[in-house]
Amino acid sequence: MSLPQLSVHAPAKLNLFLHIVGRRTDGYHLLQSAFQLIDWCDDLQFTRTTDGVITLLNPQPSVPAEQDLVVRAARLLQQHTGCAYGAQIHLEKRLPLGGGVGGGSSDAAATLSALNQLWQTGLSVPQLQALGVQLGADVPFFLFGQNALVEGIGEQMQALMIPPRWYLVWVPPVHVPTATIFTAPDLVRNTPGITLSQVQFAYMTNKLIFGRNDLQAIAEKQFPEISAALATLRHIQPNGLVRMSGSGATIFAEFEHEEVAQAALQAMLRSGLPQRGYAVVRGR
Ligand SMILES: C[C@@](CO)(OP(=O)(O)O)[C@H](O)COP(=O)(O)OP(=O)(O)OC[C@H]1O[C@@H](n2ccc(N)nc2=O)[C@H](O)[C@@H]1O
Ligand SMILES: Nc1ncnc2c1ncn2[C@@H]1O[C@H](COP(=O)(O)OP(=O)(O)O)[C@@H](O)[C@H]1O
Repeated sequence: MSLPQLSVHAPAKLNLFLHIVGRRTDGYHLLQSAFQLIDWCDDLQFTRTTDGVITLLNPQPSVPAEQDLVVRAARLLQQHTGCAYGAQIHLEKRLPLGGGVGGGSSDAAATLSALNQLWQTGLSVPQLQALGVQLGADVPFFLFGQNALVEGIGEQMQALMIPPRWYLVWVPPVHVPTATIFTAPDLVRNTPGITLSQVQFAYMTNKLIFGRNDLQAIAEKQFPEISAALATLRHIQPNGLVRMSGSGATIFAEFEHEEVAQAALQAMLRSGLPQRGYAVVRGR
């Protein structure tokens, strides 16, 4: 008899805007951000085993298996529930590592959700989210699984309707250390709070350009490669939203039509700017 298996997609996200509205006493920053899921995914396949061992069949060259968020998520669920099953996991990695599109957090969320089914551990989504936030601030959002206005440090979310768009996603060839951006002395930390209905109204009236990314000015100053890519993308797409996602380095532009987004990608490629990944994808 074949072993029970489950295959899942782990989508990326873009932060359409990201405001820092305060700071907690432990130094973590309070955010308000529109999280848009996009059709750019890692793929994971899980096979249930009876030996209790968690195996990542194809570790990534730059992440030792023991440190991979997929393995850490599986161990966390196993320890929390006392489950005796194990799993063999295959990860088809497409999303740029540490790129601000949440790939690692999405992999962790997909693992918690898939193994909760395969192992029949019966945790609710809020219970999985409480486990997931120990692995990364964006894990609760990926378990929520819908576009959302996310608040706090990532643990509070409300569904947000975002009109369908195509996105050109471009990853400049730099790795931005999230902590360095958040600790910059000149980071803006007092953007006024907004309400869900203000954001919802802007998006329903097609103003995707709403807000800004407060981390972007710091990232542009520290990494001229991000600044150069944004300038080129703004030149190619002068109308509509062009912005950095999360703490970078990924930047994106929004389009109503796929053909226009594809033409913009060709123009970016012709510009000769270096990159470590790109995609033209639909918002979910
Ligand atoms: C800001 C976001 C938006 O999606 O950026 P991206 O990671 O996607 O780029 C995320 O919430 C990031 O979450 P995550 O990537 O899990 O951050 P962590 O590793 O927990 O944080 C790295 C460091 O950044 C700082 N940090 C992070 C998140 C936050 N809300 N306030 C902070 O001050 C802290 O100094 C922390 O030690
Ligand atoms: N499965 C995984 N995918 C991506 N990154 C992982 C994974 N497991 C561990 N990591 C580590 O987590 C870091 C942040 O991951 P990622 O979610 O891709 O970044 P970001 O939050 O900036 O989008 C990576 O730089 C890597 O060292």
